[in-house]
Amino acid sequence: MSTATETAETIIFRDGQLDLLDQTKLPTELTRLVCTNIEQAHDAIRRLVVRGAPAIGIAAAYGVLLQGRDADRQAFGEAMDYLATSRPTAVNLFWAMDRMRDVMNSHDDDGTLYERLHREAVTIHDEDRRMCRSIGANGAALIQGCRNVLTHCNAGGLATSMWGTALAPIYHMHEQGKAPHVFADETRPLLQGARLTAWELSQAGVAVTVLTDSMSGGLMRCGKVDAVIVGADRIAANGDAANKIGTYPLAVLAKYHKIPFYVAAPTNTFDLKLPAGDQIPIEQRHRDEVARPGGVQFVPDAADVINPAFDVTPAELIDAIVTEKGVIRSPTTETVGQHFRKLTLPS
Ligand SMILES: CSC[C@@H](O)[C@@H](O)C(=O)COP(=O)(O)O
Repeated sequence: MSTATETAETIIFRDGQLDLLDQTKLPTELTRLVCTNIEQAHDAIRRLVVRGAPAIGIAAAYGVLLQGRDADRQAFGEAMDYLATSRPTAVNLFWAMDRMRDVMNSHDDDGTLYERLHREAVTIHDEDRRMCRSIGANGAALIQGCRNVLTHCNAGGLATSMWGTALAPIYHMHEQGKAPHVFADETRPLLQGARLTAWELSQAGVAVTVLTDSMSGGLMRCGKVDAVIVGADRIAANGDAANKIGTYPLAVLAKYHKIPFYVAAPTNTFDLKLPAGDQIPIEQRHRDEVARPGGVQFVPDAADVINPAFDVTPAELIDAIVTEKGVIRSPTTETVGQHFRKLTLPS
């Protein structure tokens, strides 16, 4: 049973159960979904009960533990493989499964396997909280002085364990009583901006205005947007960034209107094995999300529908990528490489 303060917590793992805030029900219902086996955890990720790249990784890490205390290496390994099939684009999912697998393989003592995996999942969760704070501070320096910031989808607390990535600088500034006003794109077809970003910002007392995705160009032309900041699901080695469908046209519009366009993402969202964004796998979702939103038919059955969940914004349209370790200005293969080389140098 959750306490009142836990009701809106994105992910809780307790008593061997994965307890998720059901994001498919927001903003009208604040309900939780409890997963007790890996099939339920897989389904919750696939259906977007829990969503957003970092939150998917954390939920999957805990999801592995649903195999139970007595599971052996083979069963845990199968859980990792299975959970990794839940969604294809957010690299944080595969990163989290790799971390769990490394811990599993690092020791021969099967008697402590569950405890070691549990510790690693908790560490992944804790690191995510620290990441949010650091991205908040690093990103706030970029949007100081902005009166209106536009964001797309939800890259806030609901997508992570705490402040999110794109919304972290807003929350950081809000703590100092200086948050800008936020324009939240509704984000067709699943409305993460209208349902989730607007919900969590208004809960926190940050002023937010929802617009349909097609309104952002007009707003920019009227001088109403000082900066755009979005999250990412996977960033290639050259800085190309996959994020919620509709991010790329926003970046093109921002470039045309000379408005800075920022991506905020932790270092574990980079996939340095991929040289460029055209190699990022893009999730294709069911036609009904577009054709029958909320079960109401919008599109004739005879018409084809496309429903890619993400698009890729080329690095040349991105002014800076904000990570928990610092800011990569004008991302390219060279500047991204430098950022990561600095991180691996002994201090
Ligand atoms: C910090 S979350 C970053 C991204 O995962 C987010 O912007 C996004 O596109 C989420 O898509 P979703 O399909 O809702 O999981």
